[in-house]
Amino acid sequence: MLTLTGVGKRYPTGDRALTDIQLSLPKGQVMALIGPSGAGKSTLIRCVNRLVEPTQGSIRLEDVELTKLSGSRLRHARRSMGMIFQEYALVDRLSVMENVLSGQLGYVGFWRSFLRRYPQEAVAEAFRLLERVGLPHAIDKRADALSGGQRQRVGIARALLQSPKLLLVDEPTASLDPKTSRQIMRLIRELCAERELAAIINIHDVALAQQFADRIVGLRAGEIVFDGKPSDLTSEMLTTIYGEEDWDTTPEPADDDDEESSGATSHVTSPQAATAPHAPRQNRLASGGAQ
Ligand SMILES: Nc1ncnc2c1ncn2[C@@H]1O[C@H](COP(=O)(O)OP(=O)(O)OP(=O)(O)O)[C@@H](O)[C@H]1O
Repeated sequence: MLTLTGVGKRYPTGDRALTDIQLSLPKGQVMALIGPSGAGKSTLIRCVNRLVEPTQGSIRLEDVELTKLSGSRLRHARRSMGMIFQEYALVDRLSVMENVLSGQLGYVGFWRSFLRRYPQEAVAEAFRLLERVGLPHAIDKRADALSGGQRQRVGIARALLQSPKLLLVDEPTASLDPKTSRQIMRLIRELCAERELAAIINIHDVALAQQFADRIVGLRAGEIVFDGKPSDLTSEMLTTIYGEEDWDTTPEPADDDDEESSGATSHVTSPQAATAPHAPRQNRLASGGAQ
């Protein structure tokens, strides 16, 4: 479905962000992309939708070579890639329905969407999608009146309205609480299964990646150093990806009555409990032109 062959990226500054990336994603597969800050995760996702120009290699979506496209053919190809962002990228003053319908922008043309005249079938599909993502009651609300989790659901419905073949998802849970994060990851996973959609999810939370992805790819310094099942992501592999750390231990909760125990002892947890840093960051998928 999506095939990257020998993809490399060197920024004009001289930074080499990706080296010889080989990746093949079948229909319906949910792939989590993990790795430390600066490993190249955003660059990889942005190379696929061509917000960043790869400097080497080939990226094929079905039978289309994405690296060769420009102008209207590139715009057309981008419609088949739905994007979901950490900061949701909604228009605050517009309603939920209008935000979802903006997913049609690539189809209906600027003036028609500017005048907010969307085809009847797009409106009907937007209703169906809002029902599916659990927001049928919020259609007329302004986007800025929603919680983070609800905003992300709108973002998901908007991405699906363009009937994509592939979802590119940038830190979808970075601004959400743990329960809402799980609900959003579960929703993305279910929707991918229902629609045979492939997804690449850039995510810092290793435990969430393990629970909800079919496959995990670990990047380190621009190279793939792990590509396997979530259950194969051992402590040793986490060290390969992130560097040396005691992944199997967590501090015993501090006991106020017993000073000696605080910080001095630890208990063993499963590698699944290991969670890498989880900090919100600027939404760079949404911004700017190709670099
Ligand atoms: N616009 C740019 N110009 C020059 N170098 C860049 C640019 N964007 C990223 N880089 C460099 O490319 C490398 C990979 O960065 P990238 O943002 O893709 O990593 P990341 O894994 O997404 O990091 P994070 O998890 O912190 O978002 C880093 O060395 C970074 O400094």
